[in-house]
Amino acid sequence: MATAATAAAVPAGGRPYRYRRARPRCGPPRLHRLRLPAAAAAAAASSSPLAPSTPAPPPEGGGRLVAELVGAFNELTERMGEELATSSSSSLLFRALKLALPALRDADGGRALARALAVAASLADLQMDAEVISAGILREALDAGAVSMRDVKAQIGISTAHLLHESLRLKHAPSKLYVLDDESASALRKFCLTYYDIRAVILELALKLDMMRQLDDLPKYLQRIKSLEVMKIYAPLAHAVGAGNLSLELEDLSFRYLFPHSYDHVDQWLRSQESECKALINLYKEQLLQALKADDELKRIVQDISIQGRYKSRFSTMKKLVKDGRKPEDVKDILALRVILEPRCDGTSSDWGPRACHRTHEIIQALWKEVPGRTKDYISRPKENGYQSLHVAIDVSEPGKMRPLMEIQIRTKEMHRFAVGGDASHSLYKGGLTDPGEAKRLKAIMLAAAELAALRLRDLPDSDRGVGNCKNPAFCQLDKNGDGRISIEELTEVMEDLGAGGEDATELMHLLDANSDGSLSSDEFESFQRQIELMRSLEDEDDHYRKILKEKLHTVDSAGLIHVYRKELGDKLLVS
Ligand SMILES: Nc1nc2c(ncn2[C@@H]2O[C@H](COP(=O)(O)OP(=O)(O)OP(=O)(O)O)[C@@H](O)[C@H]2O)c(=O)[nH]1
Ligand SMILES: Nc1ncnc2c1ncn2[C@@H]1O[C@H](COP(=O)(O)OP(=O)(O)OP(=O)(O)O)[C@@H](O)[C@H]1O
Ligand SMILES: [Ca+2]
Ligand SMILES: [Ca+2]
Repeated sequence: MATAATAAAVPAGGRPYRYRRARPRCGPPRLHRLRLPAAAAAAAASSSPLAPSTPAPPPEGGGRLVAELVGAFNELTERMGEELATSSSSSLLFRALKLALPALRDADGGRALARALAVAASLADLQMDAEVISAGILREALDAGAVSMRDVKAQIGISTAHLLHESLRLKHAPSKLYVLDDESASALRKFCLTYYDIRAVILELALKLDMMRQLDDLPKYLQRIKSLEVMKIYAPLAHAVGAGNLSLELEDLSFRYLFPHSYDHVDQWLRSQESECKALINLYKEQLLQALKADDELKRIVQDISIQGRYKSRFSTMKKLVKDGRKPEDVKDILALRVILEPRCDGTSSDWGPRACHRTHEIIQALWKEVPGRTKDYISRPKENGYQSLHVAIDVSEPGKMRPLMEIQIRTKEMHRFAVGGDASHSLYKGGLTDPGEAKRLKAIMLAAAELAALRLRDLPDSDRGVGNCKNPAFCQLDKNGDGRISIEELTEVMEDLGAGGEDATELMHLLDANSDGSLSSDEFESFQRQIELMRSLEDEDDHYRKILKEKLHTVDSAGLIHVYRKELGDKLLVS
């Protein structure tokens, strides 16, 4: 591949992770591209908020390795959030990146590294700890034979090595024989959850998501086998462990490869109205929030109100359409809102929760057109499994503009907690688990594993020079002796770890050391980071414009019709 390897992957529920390889080691240098940020910054210096204060050209050669390391590190720690990115976690992540980057950057035309970082981003978005994220980065390097388990143990630590060991065992668990039969698939899912470290299961799920995003590269028969495996084993597993968004994306991707024609119909229908419906969801959400907050009765009995919105996934829509042959206009939850109310705790009356929900229902009735006969009050009459919520369907069509219905679920925070994690949990509802005890047990194991990891990665007051002092985690990783400056020795060490020579370190120092005092202050390092960010944002913009242009230049048939699906097809797809 002659140009920079650029991988964009949309992690479940998160923004896309984009790994950009600065410059391939072989092939023609991309000078015009490398110069672009500085030139663009100079041209737009007065107007663009992206313009860096120092429009120096970005570093070449070995310096690019450090830029890649710092760029990837910053992106991942940002995704993890402050609470998870303690200094021990940051240090672990930094070591994993330092080991993986040189091992992977030339593998598979740069794509191996892009994959490793996309997996790491998915795990960070799922709020996994640094051990799991590091294992995610290194798994690709292990598979490629570029690092050994011994390297991982010595340089990263025993816990990450253990996770990798478990994930490798898991990788070999399924076989075609299991997947083709629903009972075996169900047994295998249980086996995975019982016998393997649950964090390794989540790592495996992130790896599967990445594999599914790259499926176009495989021959057709392999695409189908892998998709079937994902549909029967991994997507329900993701539901079962509560990784909801990840499971939806896994389902949609496997649906696309297993039933391309059906997928096209659903996709076209949903896509044709997607941006309008999503805008509508946001608008309704805002309107409703304002109306609820302004209501005197709610003010008296409720202390917090939140509203979530969602547009239905491809596979979930398809299942409904084929389940009982209903028409698209009868699927009542293509657009959806969920109101979660927290009653005041000083309430003397125990029915403030239900009252708040019913009051919310009245406010919705006053605002919009409720579809008669579609309301379900599981608050007055809870479902057998204890699920409580009030569901209404709203007609959001306008004269001359038919739209799918909008479902609004109304519940208290406590009811919501039960719907997510209790006996009526979503993992049971959708994850193919039948035993409430099992869902609770899984949750307990997962929490215990996460707690243990948090304990291991907790920063002791006197360790690592203290978390509070480190305003710039990437700088602190490079400033090994903690004297507040990056010396040439410190820079050389990291560059050698990355596979570059000492002369590259001198060159980079020369480029970044604005006051020529022979070391880098945090200010000098920050302007280097701003350059890295600028390069990344320019490519994001390019991607954004490319998508808009692609859509504008290829007009899609907006009247895509859903055909009637056979019931058997729907039944076959339902997870046992
Ligand atoms: N967590 C959880 N969610 C539930 C449960 N039952 C229903 N829901 C949620 O409520 C939605 C609507 O449920 P109902 O109002 O009972 O509608 P339905 O009869 O299933 O009809 P359709 O949604 O049209 O298939 C579901 O799509 C879920 O989002 C449950 O037992 N547990
Ligand atoms: N009304 C809603 N408002 C906001 N989020 C919702 C709403 N209904 C479902 N969700 C969430 O959307 C995600 C996908 O749910 P999806 O629509 O596929 O299934 P479901 O509504 O739970 O079940 P079903 O397939 O029976 O409709 C889940 O995380 C679910 O909790
Ligand atoms: Ca130093
Ligand atoms: Ca200096």
